[in-house]
Amino acid sequence: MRTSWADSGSNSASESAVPAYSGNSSGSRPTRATYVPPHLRNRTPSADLPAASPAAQAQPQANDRVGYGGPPGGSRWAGGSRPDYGRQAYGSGGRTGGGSSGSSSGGGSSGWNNRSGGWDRGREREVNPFGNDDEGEGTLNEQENTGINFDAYEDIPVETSGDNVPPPVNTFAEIDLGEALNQNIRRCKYVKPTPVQRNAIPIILAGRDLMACAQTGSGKTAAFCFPIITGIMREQYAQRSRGPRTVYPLALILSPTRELSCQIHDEARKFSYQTGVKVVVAYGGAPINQQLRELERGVDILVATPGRLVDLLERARVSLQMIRYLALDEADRMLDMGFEPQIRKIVEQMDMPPPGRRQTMLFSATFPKEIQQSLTLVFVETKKGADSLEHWLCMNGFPATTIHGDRTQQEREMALRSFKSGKTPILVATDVAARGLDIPHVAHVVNFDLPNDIDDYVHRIGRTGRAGKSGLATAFFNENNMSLARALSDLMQEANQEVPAWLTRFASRAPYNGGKNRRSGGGRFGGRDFRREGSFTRSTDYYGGGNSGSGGGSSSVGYGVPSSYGGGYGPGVASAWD
Ligand SMILES: Nc1ncnc2c1ncn2[C@@H]1O[C@H](COP(=O)(O)OP(=O)(O)OP(=O)(O)O)[C@@H](O)[C@H]1O
Repeated sequence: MRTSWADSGSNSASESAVPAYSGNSSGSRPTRATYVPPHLRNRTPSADLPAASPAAQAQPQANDRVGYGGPPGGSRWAGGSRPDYGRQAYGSGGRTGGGSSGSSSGGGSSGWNNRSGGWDRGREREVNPFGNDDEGEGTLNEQENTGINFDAYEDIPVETSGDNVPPPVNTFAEIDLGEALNQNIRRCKYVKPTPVQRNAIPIILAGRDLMACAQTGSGKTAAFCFPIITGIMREQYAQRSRGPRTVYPLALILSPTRELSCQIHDEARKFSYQTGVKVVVAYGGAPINQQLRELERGVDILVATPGRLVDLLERARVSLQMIRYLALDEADRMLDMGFEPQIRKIVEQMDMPPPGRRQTMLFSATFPKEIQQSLTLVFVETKKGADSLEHWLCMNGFPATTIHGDRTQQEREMALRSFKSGKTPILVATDVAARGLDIPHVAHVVNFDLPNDIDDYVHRIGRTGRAGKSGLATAFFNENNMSLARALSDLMQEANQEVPAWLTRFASRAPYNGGKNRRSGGGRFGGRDFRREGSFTRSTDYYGGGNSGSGGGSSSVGYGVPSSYGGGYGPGVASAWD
C-alpha cells in the first residue's frame, strides 16, 4: 500500500503541538519541550490536520519505506500532489530575501558570524534562501544550472563495490524525493543528477552506508543532503526528548572548515526550504552564543566542524542520541588536519548510536588508500588459528571471513564471494586454502603467522601489488620464525629495502632456509628474476617480536620495525606464482 508523507503527517498530527520554531498565524511561540516532526511543521492546525485514525496510529512506521519504494505511478513532480507541503505558514510569506530581519542570509550569502539558519527571527518564519526567485519556477524549469558541465560528466567511469548495490538512477524523477525537495531542486535549476548523485542517492535511500569518492565540484553536497532531507521527512521519529537546553539533531554533517560548513549549510538550506527540515551550522572561530541560540530554536540537520561540535557536546547543549545520518565531508582532510581525536570522540565516545542504528557516509574528492575499504588478506598457520582470528576480528568490529581446509567447498566459495564483494573486506586464510586464489584489489597482505619457507612468503605477498598496482605486506616475526630470518633479510636486500637491525641479528645466527625450489647459484629465490626486472611497487612492514631476550633489542613482543620492502612486479612482469 502506498501512502504519502501527507498521510504520515496526518497520522501523528494529533500528537503535535505548534511547531517549535515555525511562524504561525497567532504569532505565539510554542513551548520548547514539544517536538514537532519536520513533516508537520508549519501546518495550519485547524485547517489541514485531521485527527489521526486509530488504524493509522497503529502503524506509523508502515508508511515510511513503502511510500518511497513504491511504483513510480504518481507524478512526484506534479505540483499539488502533496498539498500539505505548501507550507503556507512560511511559504510565500517567508520570501523576505534576507532583507527583512537583517540577520539572515538571503541567497545564502551571509557572513560567518551572522548566520541565522535562514529564519527571520522577527517573525519566526523561514527566509527564502533563493532570494526573489521563489515563484519563478516556470522559467527556472527551462534553464539548466550551468555550474556543472554535464557533457564532461557523461563519460566519467563510475565504479561501485559492495553487495547488491542499488542501481543508479538517471533522473531525479526516478527517485521519490518528495515534492517539496523536488521543488527546491527545480529552484536550484538542477535538471539531472550528476554521476555521484546518480549512484549515491539510491544507495543512501536504501539505508546503506557509503563511501563516495568523486572529483571536486561534482555535486557531492546534494548527493548526501537529498537523501538525508528525504529520510528525515519520511520517517516518523519518536518524540525527541529534550533536556532544558539540549538539542537532538537527526543528522550530523561534519566538515573540516568553517567555510565548507557554511557552504554546506547554505546549500542544505536551499534543499530543505519549505520541507520543515531545519538546518543549523556550528563552527569554531565565531562566538558560540549565537550558535547556541540558533540551536535552541530547533535543529534536524546539524552541520558542524569537529572542534566546535565537541565543545557543544561537552556543554551538553547537543546530544547525538537521535542521530540517524552521519555524513563526513572531506573526511580525509579532517584527518590531515588532525581532527582524528575529535572525530573519534564524536563518533565513538559520546552518545552517537552505533553503526547499524545510524547511516554513515563518507564523501571526498580524495581518499588516501589507507581509509578506503580495501581488501586485506591475512595468512595464518592453522585452521583453528584462522577461526579464532576471524572471531576476534568480528568481535572487534572488523568484518572478516575465513577459508581453510575444514570448511566445505561451498563455505569457501561463499567466503570468497563475500570477501571479493567487500562485504567482509578481511579474509583470514591458511596457506593451503589460499593457494591458487586470484583475487583482484587486495591492497594488504598480512602474514599473521609467517610461513616456514621463503617461497611461500613470496607467493603470499604476491596476492597484492599485482599488475603494476601498489600493495602493502605486513609480517609479524617472532623467534619461531628464526629459520626464515636470513632468507627474509636477503630478500629485502635484493629489493633495496632497509633491513631492520633486529632481523639482521636474527639472520646472522639463523640457518639459511632459501626455500624448496632454489636454483643453485644465481637466483636464490624462486621469485628473484621477476622482482629484479620489475619496478617495485609493493611495500612491507615487519613486526618482529620475541620473548626471550635472545634477540637483543629486537626481542620485545610487538617491536615493530616498519620498512618499505619493494617486492612488486612491473607492468607485464608475471609473478612466479601466476
Ligand atoms: N545535479 C546538478 N545539476 C546542476 N548543478 C549541480 C548539480 N548538483 C550540484 N550542482 C552544482 O555544482 C556545483 C558543485 O557542487 P558541490 O559544491 O556540491 O560539489 P562538490 O563535489 O561538493 O565539490 P568539492 O569537492 O569541491 O566540495 C554547485 O554549484 C552546485 O550547486
